[in-house]
Amino acid sequence: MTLLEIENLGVVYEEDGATIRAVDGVDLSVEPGETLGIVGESGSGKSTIIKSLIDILDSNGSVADGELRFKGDDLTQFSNEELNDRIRWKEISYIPQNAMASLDPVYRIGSQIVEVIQTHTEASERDAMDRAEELLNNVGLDSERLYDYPHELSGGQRQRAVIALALALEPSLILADEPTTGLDVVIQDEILKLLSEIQDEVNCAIVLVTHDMSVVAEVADKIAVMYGGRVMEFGRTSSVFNNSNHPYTIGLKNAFPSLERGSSKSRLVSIPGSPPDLRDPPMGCRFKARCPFATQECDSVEPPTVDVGDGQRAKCHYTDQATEFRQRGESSDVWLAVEGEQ
Ligand SMILES: Nc1ncnc2c1ncn2[C@@H]1O[C@H](COP(=O)(O)OP(=O)(O)OP(=O)(O)O)[C@@H](O)[C@H]1O
Repeated sequence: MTLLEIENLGVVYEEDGATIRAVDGVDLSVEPGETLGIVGESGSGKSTIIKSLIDILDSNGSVADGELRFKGDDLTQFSNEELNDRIRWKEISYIPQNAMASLDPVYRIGSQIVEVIQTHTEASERDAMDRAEELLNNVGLDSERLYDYPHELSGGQRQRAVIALALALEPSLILADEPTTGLDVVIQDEILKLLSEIQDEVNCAIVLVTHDMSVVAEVADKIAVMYGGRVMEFGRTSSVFNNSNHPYTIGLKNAFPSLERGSSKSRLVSIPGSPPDLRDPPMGCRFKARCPFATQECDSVEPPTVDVGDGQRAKCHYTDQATEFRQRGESSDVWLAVEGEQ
């Protein structure tokens, strides 16, 4: 059975009398034990998707449409108590953007893990402590770290402790929001490897949110490319990278040097311009203003989501021209010629 099916998800934030449609018509699925990478620029709605799953949106945010089916149950129908009793930590755990945000500075690491275990299970203090020690060892931390306060750990160690916490109740899904942001490159790599190893051992699925294409390339089985609250492209990692069907995916790849080894590209370039205003999203394609290949049709007609084979899909009018777009999109000049908007 598919572990998670997100169907037509719409999430809004109310701010200063305006409605921000942060996530709009999103369909995604995750199989047991699989890693889904959600990638896209800042503000594209990535964090909002994962926060809506366990209902930890900011208080001005709410799910306006859609279903979030987890093991067959629609999580949008669960009360806060039901989510606490049945879902949070036990089935779905969450690693936030900033490791410090999920560790309480005034409690020792061990006490925090023990508390999670004891709040959600019948385990005795001794058993919970043994389990906490085992968890720390599993994430490569010395047992002595149990008695440390968060500030006594390095950034990488703290992130390991947060991963230990997320694993405490053996969830079937871990939501990881930019788990390596702010860490140096070597530590980032270690943390990504750790996540993959853990996944092999405990066979949990991971939804990993990042703005970094090279991170998803390294760890994800499948990728969803988000732009302006919508999924622009979805599919197996190798297909999305090697057979990109959406101009946004093509442009995003250009910005990540590690993906371009051996490429004949003249130089790396970020896509000029900025994302659409989600208070008043543009008609037609949301990416049109920054797309070198946009036409009048893109201006007025919302693109369909086109199945391009092998489970890969792209939200573009011109998937039949994707081969040409990939070739032309290799040149940074093609991107720099577009003025962008907003
Ligand atoms: N509490 C809030 N109130 C109003 N708008 C919000 C709130 N939280 C997020 N947004 C808006 O919703 C949109 C999606 O934000 P979200 O944080 O999900 O994007 P993201 O892709 O995860 O970006 P980042 O990587 O910067 O976190 C953005 O336009 C953002 O400004």
